[in-house]
Amino acid sequence: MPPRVILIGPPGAGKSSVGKSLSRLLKEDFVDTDTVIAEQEKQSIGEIFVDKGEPYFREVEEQVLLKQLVEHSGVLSLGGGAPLSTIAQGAIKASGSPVVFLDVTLAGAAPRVGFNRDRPLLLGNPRAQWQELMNVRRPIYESLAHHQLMTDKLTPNEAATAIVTLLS
Ligand SMILES: Nc1ncnc2c1ncn2[C@@H]1O[C@H](COP(=O)(O)OP(=O)(O)OP(=O)(O)O)[C@@H](O)[C@H]1O
Ligand SMILES: O=C(O)C1=C[C@@H](O)[C@@H](O)[C@H](O)C1
Ligand SMILES: [Mg+2]
Repeated sequence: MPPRVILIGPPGAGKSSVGKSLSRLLKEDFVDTDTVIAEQEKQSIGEIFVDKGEPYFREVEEQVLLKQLVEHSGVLSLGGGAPLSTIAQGAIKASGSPVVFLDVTLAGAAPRVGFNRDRPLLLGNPRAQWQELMNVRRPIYESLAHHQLMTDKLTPNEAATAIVTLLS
């Protein structure tokens, strides 16, 4: 069975934290593709980027996503870049699962991301990197989404509650 709901969005949108809250509200299991990758590879996401490089990470990420789309029937939160490949986009659409784009501004994401955590893509000038990622990705997130939720002023629990309403 495909996921009950898929959460997408940029780093700091709250996919992992909102996803956990949402799974409790919906009484569904929760899976985060980043967590599956780290467990499977026995390394943190940051370590995988350093040791094996981003192309390797993206290959593993795509395989994990394709598997979860057919095996996981609960709440599925994706890594920020997981929905970007053509194959990923096709598989997400084919799953028929409702997709929620958790939106956030740079000002909203900055304090959440802290720009000092395990986010290898934001090394260097994290604010500029984040904005650059978002400029490229926003059209893709929007094209996949059945629902879009601006999370700047919402706690993870408020965002989860709003998603329950959007899905009903
Ligand atoms: N709506 C929110 N309000 C306040 N803090 C939040 C909110 N959503 C998430 N946070 C906090 O921001 C941090 C980042 O959130 P989270 O890890 O859920 O983002 P993410 O979208 O999964 O990012 P990534 O793409 O890097 O996995 C966490 O410490 C979390 O507690
Ligand atoms: O936005 C991204 O491309 C990423 C987000 C994180 O969830 C991780 O999947 C990784 O740090 C890459
Ligand atoms: Mg996450």
